Amino acid sequence: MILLDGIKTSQDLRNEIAEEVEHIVKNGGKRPHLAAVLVGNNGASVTYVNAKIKACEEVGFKSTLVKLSDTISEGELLAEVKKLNEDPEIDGFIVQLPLPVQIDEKKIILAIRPDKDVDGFHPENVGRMALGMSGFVPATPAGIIELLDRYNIETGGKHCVVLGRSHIVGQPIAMLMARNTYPGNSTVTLCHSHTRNLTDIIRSADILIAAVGRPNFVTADMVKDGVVVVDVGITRIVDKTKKSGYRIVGDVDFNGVSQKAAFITPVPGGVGPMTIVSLLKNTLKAARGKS
Ligand SMILES: Nc1nc(=O)c2c([nH]1)NC[C@@H]1CN(c3ccc(C(=O)N[C@@H](CCC(=O)O)C(=O)O)cc3)C=[N+]21
Repeated sequence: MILLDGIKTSQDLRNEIAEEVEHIVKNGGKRPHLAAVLVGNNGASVTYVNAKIKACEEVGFKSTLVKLSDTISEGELLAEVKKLNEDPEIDGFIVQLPLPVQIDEKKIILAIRPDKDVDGFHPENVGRMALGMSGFVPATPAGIIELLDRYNIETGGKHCVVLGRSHIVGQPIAMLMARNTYPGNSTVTLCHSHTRNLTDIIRSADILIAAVGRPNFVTADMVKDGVVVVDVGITRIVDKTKKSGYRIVGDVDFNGVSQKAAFITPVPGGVGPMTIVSLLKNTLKAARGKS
């Protein structure tokens, strides 16, 4: 079994991005500038946003953290989005999800300027991806594609089974794995809560991408020998022995499944760090787009 090491791969990519930033600055250009909007102080969201801001610093980007109260109205948040849309200093920005119940996420995403939408959530970018046009690809699927690429994982003609049809992971990664390019050209099966004979389908997977948010959902008895496993799950489980008070559990029973897999991502240290570096890549692209 070979580990698909998201920490090492993302570090390599960060070094490449940092080099490129220095090149831009040396030639009189401006440092890419990412803004992140954080509404409320939900534990996981704070952790992820802080990791994004820290990653920006590491590669030499500018960053701005916009912290807002979780009692903010939809109108007030739309006004913040408008400010960032119109701020020439900001190359790209994200609004960390999930948002409080009084806010319609779709309305917020629609309000973001597509050329600053480094999350790739705006319908224009979703449509561009579907049509194979240039645009922003969401960070988690982009990170998975990059990881498969860096490990030279064969994907052409393979059966890729995706578990979960969310708009930010399952649906876009299914689309990308079916594209007529490398990594891609897979025969994709997109599974969800209504799928019948799920175990049989999973057992026929050459590549399995699990994004259902159910800890240890995929067990060793469900996969075939030599499978390539990408675990997108990041469920927090209370663990008093940890300094943080929790540990992170993937959708895949790593101890069992890694006995049969040819390649597998660990959790943590797999898809998560690749997500963050993909956001950096999108921000660099947004900054370049204007020059
Ligand atoms: N607008 C928006 N854009 C997002 O990209 C977005 C979002 N909302 N909402 C939530 C999800 C989740 N997400 C992660 C980012 C990094 C790690 C990550 O770095 N994980 C580490 C562990 C971090 C930890 O300690 O919790 C790892 O897997 O090794 C995980 C998950 C981005 N998301």
